[in-house]
Amino acid sequence: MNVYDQIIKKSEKGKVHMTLIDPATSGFEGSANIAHEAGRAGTDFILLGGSTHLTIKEMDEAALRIKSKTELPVIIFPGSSDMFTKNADAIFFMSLLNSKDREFLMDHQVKAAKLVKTSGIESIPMGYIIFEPGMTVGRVGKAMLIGREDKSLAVNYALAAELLGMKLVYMEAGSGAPSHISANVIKEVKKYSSIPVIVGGGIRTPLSAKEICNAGADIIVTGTIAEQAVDVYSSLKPIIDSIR
Ligand SMILES: CC(C)=CCC/C(C)=C/CC/C(C)=C/CC/C(C)=C/COP(=O)(O)OP(=O)(O)O
Ligand SMILES: O=P(O)(O)OC[C@@H](O)CO
Ligand SMILES: [Mg+2]
Repeated sequence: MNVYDQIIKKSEKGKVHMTLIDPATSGFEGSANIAHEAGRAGTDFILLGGSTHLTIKEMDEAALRIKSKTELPVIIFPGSSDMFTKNADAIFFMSLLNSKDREFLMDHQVKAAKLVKTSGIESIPMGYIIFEPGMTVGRVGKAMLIGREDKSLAVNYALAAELLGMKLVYMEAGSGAPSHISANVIKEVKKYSSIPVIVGGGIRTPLSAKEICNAGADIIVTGTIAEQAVDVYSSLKPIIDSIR
């Protein structure tokens, strides 16, 4: 079964958890270890990427090392057109819909298109939208940040993604954000959206994971908690358990 169908199948049965691993932060060995421990704790998918630029060679190595330690599907979450590897299972072919810079709207996608298509890797079209405070990815991606409680703008962006044919929409507060996006905004988006909604950025407690899922998020992403943990398994397990 392809990766997108696996995501859909899991999201129909319950909430999905994805672990974001950034080799620029965790190193190859650390990345492989996080993948292994996150798998033990019950995560469903590994996202590989970050806002720091990595070469294809580094991405190749990171994906290989991760796949040697886990059977979980590895999905590229690219920060640029170079962040690609054939060693992953799929790529989020994403556009940062609220960027004011065409680089993140369409230029990276144009640069990477032929390589992605000819590699045979599964491509999953995704709309990526960034909310306040946005953190590094908000600055790097030149995002016109959506206000914390701006339900109406959030709904319009999420629906624009869907009507453009994107298969997922990712609502991001920024990695390491002091607080995750608002539950009211998630609820409003879920009233209208027919594609799975991913929420990430600033989720670090079981309580907030639960609040986001109860508001309607289909998929949650955590990165920083595992990156900073001494014991990755023990830091992730309660969060993943709380959404099951
Ligand atoms: C589809 C292709 C080939 C490229 C898309 C390129 C786009 C649209 C990028 C969006 C902007 C961007 C820089 C995204 C990075 C997303 C990401 C992986 C964020 C997570 O990384 P963080 O954890 O925030 O990174 P740091 O920890 O380095 O801040
Ligand atoms: O690092 P955290 O805050 O968990 O955020 C994860 C992800 O949404 C970043 O793209
Ligand atoms: Mg990070």
